Amino acid sequence: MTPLLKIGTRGSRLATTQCGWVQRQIVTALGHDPALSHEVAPLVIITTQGDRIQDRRLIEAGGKQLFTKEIEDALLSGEVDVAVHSLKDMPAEDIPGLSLCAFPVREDPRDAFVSLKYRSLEDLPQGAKLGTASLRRQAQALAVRPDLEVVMLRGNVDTRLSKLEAGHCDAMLLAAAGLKRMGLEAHIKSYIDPDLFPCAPGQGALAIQCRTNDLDQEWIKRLHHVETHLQISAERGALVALEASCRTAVGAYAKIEGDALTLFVEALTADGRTRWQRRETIIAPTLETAHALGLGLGQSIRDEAGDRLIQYTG
Ligand SMILES: NCc1[nH]cc(CCC(=O)O)c1CC(=O)O
Repeated sequence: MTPLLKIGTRGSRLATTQCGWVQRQIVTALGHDPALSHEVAPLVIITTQGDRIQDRRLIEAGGKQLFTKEIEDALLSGEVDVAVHSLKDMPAEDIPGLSLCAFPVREDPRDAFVSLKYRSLEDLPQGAKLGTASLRRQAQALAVRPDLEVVMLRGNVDTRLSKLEAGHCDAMLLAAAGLKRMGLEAHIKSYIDPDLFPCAPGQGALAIQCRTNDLDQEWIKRLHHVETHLQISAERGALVALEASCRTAVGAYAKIEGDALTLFVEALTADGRTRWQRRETIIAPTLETAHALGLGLGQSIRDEAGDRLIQYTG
């Protein structure tokens, strides 16, 4: 059969795993047998510039768009009809002609502590090597363990795990969501508490992107999760205000308890010595009030921290 729609994704195992899950949901919502997914809604692998570049300084200079540009171009040209992204990797700005149309239910937003020998950050010996390429994880870890040596650990999840096994570092921090989706949960020794160390804005959430003209489709409504949307609206409000890029250590974590949404935002210097934190609860949040909360808390940190927020590590 002719495909009903084509789904664009990056080629890493994490990206294709996440996308496969969305693909089955879409195919089911379209009234087809998920066993026929590859015919009804095939995946199209798109290599982005960010997948080719290994140098962190070039990635920092290029920003997050490096991981999304080619996929967005494929959507705009009609080569694909739907794209699946990790929300955390999406720039804060909108792309004209495209919309983030659905946010499926969020996976675990926490960071996971992964190590062969040790159980937690506290358990690591003096001067141990912590592998990460994330400025936020580096800063948050150094805030409690300034003695740690942070080593650059790039690459996809499988590559990082093999680097750990090869002894490049004693431990690393990874998104629990990625490990869980890939069936690698057994590697997790403990979790970082997001009420103490907020995750990256949007971590664990997927974003489904389509052309703005195609927004009115039934499957989109079925995949969408309202509570996730509220959380990420708040977290991404903080992202917008703090212009978080790969050069800025920013965490934002929203949780919903009953009719209350609590947002915790922090920005840190790269060495973790200075942390600016804000926490606020709103009742009966809407997408607008949640987003405004994030913007407000982010702006308040920005007013206080000023130039100290942007850390050039290159
Ligand atoms: N930047 C890489 C990336 N993008 C999304 C995830 C994990 C899944 C998610 O956060 O939704 C990861 C890996 C990681 O941070 O460990």
